[in-house]
Amino acid sequence: MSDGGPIGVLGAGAWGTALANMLASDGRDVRLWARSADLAETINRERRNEHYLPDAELHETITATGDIAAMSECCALLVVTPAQHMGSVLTQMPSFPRDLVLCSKGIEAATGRMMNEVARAAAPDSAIAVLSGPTFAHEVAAGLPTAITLACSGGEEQWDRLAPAIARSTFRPYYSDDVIGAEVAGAVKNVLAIACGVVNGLALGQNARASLIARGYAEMLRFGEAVGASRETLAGLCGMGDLVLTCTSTASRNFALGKALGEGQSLGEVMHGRRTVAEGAHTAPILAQLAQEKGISMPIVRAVVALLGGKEPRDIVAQLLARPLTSEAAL
Ligand SMILES: NC(=O)C1=CN([C@@H]2O[C@H](COP(=O)(O)OP(=O)(O)OC[C@H]3O[C@@H](n4cnc5c(N)ncnc54)[C@H](OP(=O)(O)O)[C@@H]3O)[C@@H](O)[C@H]2O)C=CC1
Ligand SMILES: O=C(CO)COP(=O)(O)O
Repeated sequence: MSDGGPIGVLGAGAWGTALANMLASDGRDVRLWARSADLAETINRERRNEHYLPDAELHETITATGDIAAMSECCALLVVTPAQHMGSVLTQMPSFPRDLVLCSKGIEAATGRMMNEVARAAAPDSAIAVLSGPTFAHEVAAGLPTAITLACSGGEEQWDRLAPAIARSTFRPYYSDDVIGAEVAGAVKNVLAIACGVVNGLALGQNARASLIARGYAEMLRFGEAVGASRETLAGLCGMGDLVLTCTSTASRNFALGKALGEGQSLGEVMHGRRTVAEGAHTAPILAQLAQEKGISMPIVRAVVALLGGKEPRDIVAQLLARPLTSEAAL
């Protein structure tokens, strides 16, 4: 672990706040950056993030700040902004700790960059790791048992620094060196969770949902292998684990978005006045584009793009079902 300073968490949405609370659960000092100085002040005063995680009482050793420069002093930094804003937030930091642990799940829509590419461009001297798995924020904040992939670009040496800083009695990271695999898994599963929500919203049954998870996983494997992810990673916590979690629960914002669309609401209606992020909606179009450029078949991802574009959910399902019969192993 890098010497000195608190552990930093960049982003005080639900996940950043939950991670901060988990890290502070053993009395360690944690510095939490909120974009809004008012929210930082309220968190320090009330020991609660009323906007994003209202039910969790936050440990005393968390100090929230609206001063992003103060995050440069942290011994390591967990980056927990929405994927589309990671680049703009990181470029506001004057300097960086040795280790950046990326916790956002998505692909940068404007450029097609994965989060590690965004972070490397901003902080070329830092070592990048990715923390991703089946982890609803409210459960982690409540101290419920959680296992997660910690993929370290710096290999076991970086793991030896980070694992003791991140692991707690109920929060259990597993080592990987497959950064791209962990990133693909988290980005793709959010899109698939929207599709599974639609199945739920249209009341198409549990068989359909299980089929969609399995065929969606096949899409994740095809895309992942094309960009250098290992199958093992995609079968693990950050891949299959997170797919199962978010494709089966209305606690997932992505699943809930798909469900609302399946029930007949428009995207505008669902997103109106909403503070929280549904990453799959931002990632789906760029993922479909990247897949097309690479010649990778991702019909479920394309269906989600059509849905977000306003196409009738029942028509999209009918089109998916009408495709030619093929081998389960077809590429
Ligand atoms: N919630 C969860 O259970 C999990 C989430 N994640 C991932 O963590 C990442 C963050 O999600 P989460 O914490 O849930 O976020 P939330 O949906 O809880 O909150 C949205 C966050 O985005 C911030 N934000 C909005 N606009 C901007 C902007 N222009 N620049 C910078 N920040 C902005 C908000 O700050 P402000 O209040 O200032 O607008 C707020 O902190 C996502 O990639 C998500 O996929 C991963 C695992 C679990
Ligand atoms: O990534 C998550 C759990 O692992 C959270 O999923 P949602 O963003 O869909 O709520």
